[in-house]
Amino acid sequence: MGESEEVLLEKIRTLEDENKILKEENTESTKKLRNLETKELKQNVSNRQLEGKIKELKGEIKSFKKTPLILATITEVFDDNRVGIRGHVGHDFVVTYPGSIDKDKVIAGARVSLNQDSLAVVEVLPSKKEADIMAMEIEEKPDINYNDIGGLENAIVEIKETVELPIKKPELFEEIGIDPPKGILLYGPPGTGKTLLAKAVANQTNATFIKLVASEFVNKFLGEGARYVRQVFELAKEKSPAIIFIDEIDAIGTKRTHGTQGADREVQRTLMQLLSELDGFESRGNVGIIAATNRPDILDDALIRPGRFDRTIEVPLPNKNGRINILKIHTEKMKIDENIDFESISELTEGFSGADLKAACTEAGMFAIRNERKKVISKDFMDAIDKIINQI
Ligand SMILES: Nc1ncnc2c1ncn2[C@@H]1O[C@H](COP(=O)(O)OP(=O)(O)OP(=O)(O)O)[C@@H](O)[C@H]1O
Repeated sequence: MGESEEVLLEKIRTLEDENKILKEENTESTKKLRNLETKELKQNVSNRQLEGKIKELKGEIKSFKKTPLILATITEVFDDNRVGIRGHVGHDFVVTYPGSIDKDKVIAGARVSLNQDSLAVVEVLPSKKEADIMAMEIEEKPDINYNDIGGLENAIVEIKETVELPIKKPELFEEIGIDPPKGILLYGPPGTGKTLLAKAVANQTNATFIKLVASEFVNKFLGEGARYVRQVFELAKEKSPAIIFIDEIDAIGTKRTHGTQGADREVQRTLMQLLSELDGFESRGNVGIIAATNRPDILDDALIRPGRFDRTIEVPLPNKNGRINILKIHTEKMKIDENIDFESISELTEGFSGADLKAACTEAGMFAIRNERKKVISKDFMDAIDKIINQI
């Protein structure tokens, strides 16, 4: 090989090396570029997310800044999407409402919100009565019979005489010339069957069962408890025969303390309304009133005076036989081993209420399922009782 050839080859090698370095640099740059692109992409996404969030927050701020809407009641409905309304200030106006509002809801008496500037209707609000009624439980002829109640033989006899009979045969009382008791007070520990008894009476008299929990409506309708009581009595008359069941009556009927104020005064007003409804009530009519409490000792005397809740019926914890009956009622539809001895289960469950016994039956069933058995055995009941005792 000549010298010039040698030089040329050397040059080629150098160029090849340089080319290699450039290629590596190129790859490195492309990598860097891609990284930058990805970063930018990510930045764009997060920018867009931030923009969305800003928009959302701006919307919220706008809604906070919105002038409050005016509350009014529709007094008349006219053509062309117009209604007469009355606001709380007392003036009557004719205003318009948008076509998007369901015309069926635009009726006299409906409550609406209005735009402050144009006074146009913004929306039809749910009616107060509807909202109130949602706070009570109404059941047409409940599906509970006396057979579903265990261990309350005395209470059943008494409630049949005092609530069922006056609704079914008012003439008996008329003939003899006596007024049946107006209101019945069931008292006893929680979960002993007070609600069940009231439901069974409603079933026997084909009545509508209306349940209200006094403590709930005191909290929910602060300032309106009295109006609510009046409405419930009206509703009961409308739906009669009916049974009004007032649970936890102690929430509005505790002994009066002197110098009551604020919330207490409101509770007082609710109680006074209830007393006046009771006083104006026809005891031979077809509405029965049953109240329940776990604390008869703290009740106001005004409530248990003759002509009001003047008949008290004790609903005690079940005794041994009562517990056996209740266990049989709640296991009736369960698949249980024929060797199960209710007598010994009853002995082990002294102090249990009907509700506790029902819970024990359900728990026993759960133990059987957990152990992949098709039948509930004695051990399941023992485990269930242990569990309930630990919870009580
Ligand atoms: N004597 C009973 N016989 C059969 N089941 C009962 C009995 N007592 C309670 N139970 C069961 O417990 C559940 C709750 O009972 P219920 O609501 O009648 O008790 P309550 O005395 O009204 O309680 P509270 O004082 O807490 O309102 C019932 O639905 C029923 O399954």
